[in-house]
Amino acid sequence: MEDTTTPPPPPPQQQQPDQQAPELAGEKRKREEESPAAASGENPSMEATTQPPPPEQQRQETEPAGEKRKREEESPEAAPGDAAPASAAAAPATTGEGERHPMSKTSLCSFFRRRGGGPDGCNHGEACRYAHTEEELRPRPDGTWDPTSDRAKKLRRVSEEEGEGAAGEERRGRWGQEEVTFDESSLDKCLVGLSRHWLADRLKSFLDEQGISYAVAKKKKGMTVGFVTFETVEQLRNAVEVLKENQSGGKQIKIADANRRSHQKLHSEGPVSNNGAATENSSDAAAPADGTSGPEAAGASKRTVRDAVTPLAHMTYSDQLEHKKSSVAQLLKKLTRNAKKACPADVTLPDWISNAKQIGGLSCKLEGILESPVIDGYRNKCEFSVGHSLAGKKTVGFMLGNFREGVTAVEEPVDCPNVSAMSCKYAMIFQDFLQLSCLPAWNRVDNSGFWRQFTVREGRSPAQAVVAQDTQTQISEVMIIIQVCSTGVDEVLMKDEFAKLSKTLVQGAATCSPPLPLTTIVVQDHTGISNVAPADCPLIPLLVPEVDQSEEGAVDKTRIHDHISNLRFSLSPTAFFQVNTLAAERLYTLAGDWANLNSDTLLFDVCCGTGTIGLTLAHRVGMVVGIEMNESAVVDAQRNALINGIKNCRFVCGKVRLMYPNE
Ligand SMILES: C[S@@+](CC[C@H](N)C(=O)[O-])C[C@H]1O[C@@H](n2cnc3c(N)ncnc32)[C@H](O)[C@@H]1O
Repeated sequence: MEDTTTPPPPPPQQQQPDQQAPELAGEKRKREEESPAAASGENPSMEATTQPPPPEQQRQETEPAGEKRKREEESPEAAPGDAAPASAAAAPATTGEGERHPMSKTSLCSFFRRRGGGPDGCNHGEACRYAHTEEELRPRPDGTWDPTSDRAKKLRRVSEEEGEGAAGEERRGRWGQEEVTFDESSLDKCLVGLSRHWLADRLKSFLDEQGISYAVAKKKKGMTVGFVTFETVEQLRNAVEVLKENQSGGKQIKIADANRRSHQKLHSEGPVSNNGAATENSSDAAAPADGTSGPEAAGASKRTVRDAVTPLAHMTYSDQLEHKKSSVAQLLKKLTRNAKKACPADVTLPDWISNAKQIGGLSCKLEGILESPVIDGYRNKCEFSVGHSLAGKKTVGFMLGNFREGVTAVEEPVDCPNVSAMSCKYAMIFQDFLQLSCLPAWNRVDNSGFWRQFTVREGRSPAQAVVAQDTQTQISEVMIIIQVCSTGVDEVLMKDEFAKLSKTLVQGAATCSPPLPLTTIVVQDHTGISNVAPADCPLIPLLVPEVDQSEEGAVDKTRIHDHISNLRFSLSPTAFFQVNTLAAERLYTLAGDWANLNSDTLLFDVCCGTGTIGLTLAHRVGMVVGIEMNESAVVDAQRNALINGIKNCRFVCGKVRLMYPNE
């Protein structure tokens, strides 16, 4: 959402905190931070004179104002390890028995860092538990570095440059990709930690520079993983040794096991050509004829499609809600910390930041996660990838992992609780068609192929939409979008394939029991390499819905309808619509209740999509103005106002930031 939702901090003169004893705004803040009692109006000095302050208070009193805040902020993510440093600035580096404290010198001393040594800085000298220089700093027991250190910052920068977030690191660790097997029969390996800007040639020259011999090396831009096939175990051992000693750009490149897909294992038993593909002598019926072979990062085979698509599915629903609540809480805390950091020292913190402590550091009260009215099969839009499974079969389903980590295998949507049964049936009809198609499935390694993606969008009928249980019987309209890449494909051949596909889908839907609804089929021609197709990709209608003449403004166009709060929504292929219709209904109603709407309200529906929020709340306000940059979504929104007889809404096409340049 745009920043229009964030109120600007009030001007400092309106915030003068203490009229009787004027002080700088920043001073009061420091005082409040150091002593919660002061903030609540109590006299902190009373306690100090009657009894010795507890160690934490002693530290607060001796520590320069703002230091505590700094400490907390600078190591937020290191909560367990940081508990010791935050409360023990004066603690000795050794324990009573003379042993080194496990956290000794694992954090930089903030006194020293800010003021240097001597009486003005840290006067604990050698006895200080914190490092006084970067050189003195040691890694923490878990192998990580103090996040404020130069070393950690550099590592973070490198990691960001490589396009790898913490999530990627965690995933790689969890999948154990950095395990290497030294075995004649498994000489296909991944190189993990490469620059995503490298292409195969750069990888090859890197290997040559390092004196690493190999048979085949493959690397695609965008991936941080490359694939190398060695000829012998000795070559592999040498590579592991060399990489252990050498770093590239400060970053360790490691070797991990890779999986050859089963058809490739068969090939590798026969002769292998220069480019790593099996030679003509091999006879594997499962091998794709379109050259889409490629090894996978080893983690792929250890995951199921259920793990990849619904990683929380192993938990009970109530545990999932708790898990989400705690993720949101972490985000709200981070928001508070970052906003506090960004606030200049001479500006009084806004209430939501200064009061955050009272609610556990959150930027606002977190009520919890509302349950969805429907839990299984709720998605009204499923985007299936097209590719090859680990077994080498042309498959319509979901990728087993992250492309950047070297995973490209696509597996059938088995046991994915959020996917509707109807979408899976359509995916299987299309998958059967692919086995016979003369055009190739998409290959993510070299961005070639024709069939790229298969999307099923479902529309629910109004009367049943309120009954949450049997999701499949509520689906009355279906739109199928097939994404292809037409580059270099003969037009006549392509049209012929489209005609066959259209027939297959119509027949497949009709012969299901009960028959599946099928309203419209459209092809999206996406010739770019990015995963996300731009909104203006050409659309080719294959099956156009019959025009409902009762509908005002009806045009002969590919669209389906869904319903929220008894309003009918017309949806074009690329327009956004909340994927869980019944949950969206609940969300919008709640948003309306919280917004305290009345007939004088002018409601701005910012990033309005097809106008769902504004239109469902229109009867509770004076006027709605919706802003949306996707042109066809704006047309949908205008049409939706029309077909629902809503007259107090205007929808404007454009980027929000450009419409409010000064906000
Ligand atoms: C997640 S959808 C939400 C749509 C709608 N509010 C709803 O709940 O159905 C976000 C929408 O914002 C639009 N959008 C994203 N960035 C935008 C921007 N800078 N200006 C205008 N619209 C934008 C997208 O095209 C998309 O339709």
